[in-house]
Amino acid sequence: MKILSREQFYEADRRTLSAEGIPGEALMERAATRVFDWLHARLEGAPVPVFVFCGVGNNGGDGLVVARHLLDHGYTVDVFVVDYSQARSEDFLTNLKRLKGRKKWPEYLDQGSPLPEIPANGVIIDAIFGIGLNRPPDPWVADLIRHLNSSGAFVLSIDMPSGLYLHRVPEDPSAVVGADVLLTFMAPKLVFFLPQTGVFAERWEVLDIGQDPVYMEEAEAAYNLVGREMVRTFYRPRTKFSHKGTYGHALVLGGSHGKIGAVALAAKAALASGAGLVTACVPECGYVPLQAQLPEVMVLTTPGFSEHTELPDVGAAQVCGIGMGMGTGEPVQKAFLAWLEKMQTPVLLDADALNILSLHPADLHRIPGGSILTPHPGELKRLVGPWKDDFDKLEKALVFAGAHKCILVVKGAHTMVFAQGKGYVNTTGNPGMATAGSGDVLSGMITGLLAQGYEPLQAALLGVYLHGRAGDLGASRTGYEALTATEIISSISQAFLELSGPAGPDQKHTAGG
Ligand SMILES: NC(=O)C1=CN([C@@H]2O[C@H](COP(=O)(O)OP(=O)(O)OC[C@H]3O[C@@H](n4cnc5c(N)ncnc54)[C@H](OP(=O)(O)O)[C@@H]3O)[C@@H](O)[C@H]2O)[C@H](O)CC1
Ligand SMILES: [K+]
Repeated sequence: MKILSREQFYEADRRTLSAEGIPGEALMERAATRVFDWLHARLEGAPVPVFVFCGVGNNGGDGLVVARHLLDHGYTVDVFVVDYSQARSEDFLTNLKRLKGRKKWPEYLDQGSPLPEIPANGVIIDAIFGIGLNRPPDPWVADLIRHLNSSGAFVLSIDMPSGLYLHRVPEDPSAVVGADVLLTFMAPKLVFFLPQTGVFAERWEVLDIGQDPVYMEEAEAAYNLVGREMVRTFYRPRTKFSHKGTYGHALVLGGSHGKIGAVALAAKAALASGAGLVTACVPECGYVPLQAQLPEVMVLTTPGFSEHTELPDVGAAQVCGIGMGMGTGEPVQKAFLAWLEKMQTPVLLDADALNILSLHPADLHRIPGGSILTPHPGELKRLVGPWKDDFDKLEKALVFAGAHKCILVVKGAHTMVFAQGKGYVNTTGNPGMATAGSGDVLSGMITGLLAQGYEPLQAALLGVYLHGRAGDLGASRTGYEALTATEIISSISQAFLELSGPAGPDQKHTAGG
């Protein structure tokens, strides 16, 4: 699914109107009726007081349409026009007239107005600003928003939580409506997925408003959602006449005294993701524990006892994942940089491999083109430097991926993949996955997919999707707190089964939260 920009939303609007030969108010009617239908299906005529706050643009127009339908269905409705500008949109005015035709006269709020009383059992429809917000709300509008937030009433925001920009972080987070539910039109917005802005709309749903399918197909989105629908386009189920050689040989290099478990998790995850053969390469201290716990994995050791002092030529393995639990001591740094210099094909670099590169920025050119880097935010900061806010972070990640011709997988609540000037936002996963070893599992999974011949970008996308899905399936049994990396590995099988079979009941990527 595409994440559109502001210009693309407006263009989708125009294209829909011209393709259907309808006026703007007809599309507004259709969009806002979907919002009304959603609410009516849940309220079922309950006698709760509904307070509709409308701006004076098209988002406000949507609010007026919802208010009219609520009145027509017998709800108790108070309508407020938040009069922040003299420039009313045409479709707002059309719907204001229609509302007045129902003998409903809204109350106008401006700078001097007292704040309306809202009981905690009420429902607020927030239609003050939509995607048109382009500057901070006036102080009195910010006060009104804070008042709505503190009312305790249930808040349904239309299209955007008012006060939230589409493309930047709000100057004053207290002046953004905190939506209990956000019903957004046509496509999700990038802000829903970023930590600083996603908090205003943790529960959202996309409403299809019959937008022009031709435009939606052809629009080139800078960001895309990674969901089941997307990864199924390149997932390759196994074929009958294949053998283990068909599925490649993955080499996982890492580990140090006390951190052999990181390699064990990655190697196990590579196997569970379908690699035909897996070799783990660890310092001597890791030999016995790995051999004892992973009978399917071949173990190779390097001369150092507690850390790598040199790293082997890759040999028969086709694909390498390196860095988990490896340490960053001087000998490891030297061994790793020398090893990287010799690598010609894409590798997966994780954890300490990234930390070593951050210590040696002049050696970043040694990363083979098409390699996959999987930093968590701390590792990313060491690689690209600090960022001002979440949008700056995206920009820096895109620039880094472009400059080093690599695929950057930035781990987080919504893991994001950056490659070739584009961003991909993962939709699977949950807070239980913020647990020791979860990243090692992801690295192992992606390495296992690379070994099977997936293109690096596909391996990264399929890996983050399956990893998150395995985490969701695991957490459905354990809850968030008890979810462990081992449990995530155990759930990879079910994530694959769902990919080739029917979707899980909770797999809808037109909703979040
Ligand atoms: N296809 C769709 O998605 C549909 C969307 N609809 C709805 O339309 C809005 C977008 O409507 P728009 O009128 O463009 O914008 P807003 O309603 O969000 O804002 C109105 C104007 O307010 C001005 N503005 C911006 N920031 C501020 C501020 N801080 N203080 C005061 N005024 C502000 C700005 O105009 P300027 O000329 O003053 O810059 C805005 O244009 C979308 O979100 C949907 O809800 C349609 O209903 C149908 C289909
Ligand atoms: K809104």
